[in-house]
Amino acid sequence: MLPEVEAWLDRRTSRAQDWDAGVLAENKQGQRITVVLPARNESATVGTIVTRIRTALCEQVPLVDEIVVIDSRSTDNTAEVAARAGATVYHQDAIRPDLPPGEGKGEALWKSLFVATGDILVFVDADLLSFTPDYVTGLLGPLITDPDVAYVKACYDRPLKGTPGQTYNGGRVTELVARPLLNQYWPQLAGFVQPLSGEYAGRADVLRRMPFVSHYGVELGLLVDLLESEGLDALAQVDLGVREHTNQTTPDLGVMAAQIQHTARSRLLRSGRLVETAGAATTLVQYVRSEAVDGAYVPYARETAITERPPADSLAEPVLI
Ligand SMILES: O=c1ccn([C@@H]2O[C@H](COP(=O)(O)OP(=O)(O)O)[C@@H](O)[C@H]2O)c(=O)[nH]1
Ligand SMILES: O=C(O)[C@@H](COP(=O)(O)O)O[C@H]1O[C@H](CO)[C@@H](O)[C@H](O)[C@H]1O
Repeated sequence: MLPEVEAWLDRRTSRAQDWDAGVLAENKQGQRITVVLPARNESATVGTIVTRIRTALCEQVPLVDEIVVIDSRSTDNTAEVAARAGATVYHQDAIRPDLPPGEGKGEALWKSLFVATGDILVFVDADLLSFTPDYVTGLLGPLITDPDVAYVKACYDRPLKGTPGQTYNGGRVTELVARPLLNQYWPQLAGFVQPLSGEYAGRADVLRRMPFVSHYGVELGLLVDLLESEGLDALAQVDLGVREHTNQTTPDLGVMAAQIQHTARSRLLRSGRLVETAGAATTLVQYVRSEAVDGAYVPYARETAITERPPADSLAEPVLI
């Protein structure tokens, strides 16, 4: 590990229990705080998460000023459940309809930049099964107390749903794709225990200067780009203990892995560290065994291309007529 990363680990790693919501509320010095939940078909969990944030961190302690749910083309009643729990809900495609629509989680997060009013934004996945308000408090701690910190990632044990105590079987794409890639090409980021964690917080003015990769490339893209633009010492991580969420299937994570690989490739090409004689294919062929008598394997193709939204600040506000 690079010596600067060892020093960073010591200086920029804290724990959720190091931060008290009441003390942070007293010290936020007028900074507005918005919690943003990107949600696609999360009606089973989004209401509980929003209710816990609202009750503990809006009503009991005035730390969070706004809870925003970005309904990311849900086909269930996510929006209704989130609104009933007290969130302000926006439909992803209803934000900046003057722009061509974008895709995936990265689009939902980028669109939140146009509606969230906070000076600090906290992003929380809406499929969490283990959410507690100290997830938010922990992420806010370094940002409220240290002006030199611009972005904070969660870290935690990640047991697959239903396997409590099996600390390391979750975070499959992290362990098999993202961590190896980051150690190979961005070793300054090797100190992040969970580089793909879906819980993170940042200063809105910094995030509005960043491009957002579509789909599941958004977390790796932000981490690499923030390292480049803000420097390692502006980044931090907070240990939130354990995180359980609704896990995707392994084939679906194959698509995510490809999107993350495309994201890393885009950054290597952009920086001139990678020169290609031919581009990378974006079609991922996967297989299922046929249910027919012969039980032969049947291929099916998944698209894994990523796109990228420009920094929100680079777009002129729409002309309201
Ligand atoms: O197109 C999408 C895909 C995902 N999500 C949300 O992003 C979060 C993380 O997505 P997911 O749970 O699918 O990823 P995983 O945690 O399994 O890697 C969840 O709140 C999803 O509802 C979203 O808003 N739009
Ligand atoms: O870290 C990972 O490997 C993936 C999948 O986690 P699991 O294997 O289902 O625990 O989950 C994360 O990655 C996504 C891509 O960055 C994020 O969007 C998710 O929020 C995060 O859960």
